[in-house]
Amino acid sequence: MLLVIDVGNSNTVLGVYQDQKLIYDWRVATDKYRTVDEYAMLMRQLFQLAGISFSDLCDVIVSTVVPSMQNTVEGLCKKYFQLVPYLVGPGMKTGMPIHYDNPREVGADRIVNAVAAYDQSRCALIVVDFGTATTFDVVSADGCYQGGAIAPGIGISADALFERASKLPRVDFLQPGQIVAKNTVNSIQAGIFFGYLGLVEGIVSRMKVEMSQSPLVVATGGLAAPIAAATPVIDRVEPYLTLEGLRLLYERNKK
Ligand SMILES: Nc1ncnc2c1ncn2[C@@H]1O[C@H](COP(=O)(O)OP(=O)(O)O)[C@@H](O)[C@H]1O
Ligand SMILES: CC(C)(COP(=O)(O)O)[C@@H](O)C(=O)NCCC(=O)O
Ligand SMILES: [K+]
Repeated sequence: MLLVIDVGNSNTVLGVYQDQKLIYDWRVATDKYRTVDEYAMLMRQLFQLAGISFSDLCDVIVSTVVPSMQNTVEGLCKKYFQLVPYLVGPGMKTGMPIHYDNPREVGADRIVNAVAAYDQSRCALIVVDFGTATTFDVVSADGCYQGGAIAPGIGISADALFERASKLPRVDFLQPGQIVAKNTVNSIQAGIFFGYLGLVEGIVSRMKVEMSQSPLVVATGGLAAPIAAATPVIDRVEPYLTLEGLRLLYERNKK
């Protein structure tokens, strides 16, 4: 079995693949202060619930956008799985030329998403990932990573409003019945939901103008589904895009 790990700024998503098939997936908080042993305990419990054990793993592949978590994950793999993980980053064959001023600067998760989406569709793409940040990544029809945009994520945007305005409560990310809202909670929901929808539609349509080919727009991440349901600009939602990309990169790099 292959373990794939995507360390995001808020959450770490783990998946176990048997051959091409994702058989288990979990989401745990990314906590820089948790030790290797603490993560091992957590993993052991998740594995136990799934009825598998550490010795079932043959390899691990990891992408992280939190540099200090790299040591923790490597330590976990060495001490508890007796494995050296494959790391997405400089030196890994992606099969995708990176057209970014400094290719080392692009977030590993953005590359992984781009590789997965291109493998699935083989056409020009915009990939939108709703995480701590919302990332927009452009891939050309011939499979080159062209760059993109980074916007503050939905969760942190809403948190900023709640933290800085004394009378405003934290609200769920939901589409209110009307945009001319009649109470505080609905007013915030209207501002965040429709404001974010406008951000997504605005960036995607401007990217389309700048691209020479008409792209397929693929979305992933926690809040991709409610956004996609409310706008025609997202063609497809792929909840496991990053895990799929990690599996593909493992296949392309395994020794
Ligand atoms: N139901 C929800 N309502 C509001 N925000 C949410 C909801 N679900 C997820 N989020 C937000 O999505 C972000 C986390 O997404 P995640 O995919 O875990 O990010 P990352 O990959 O950066 O770790 C957080 O900012 C969180 O607040
Ligand atoms: C843009 C990101 C913060 C997104 O991270 P996430 O929301 O998945 O936690 C991450 O991909 C990152 O740190 N990128 C480095 C900068 C860049 O991609 O240019
Ligand atoms: K992510």
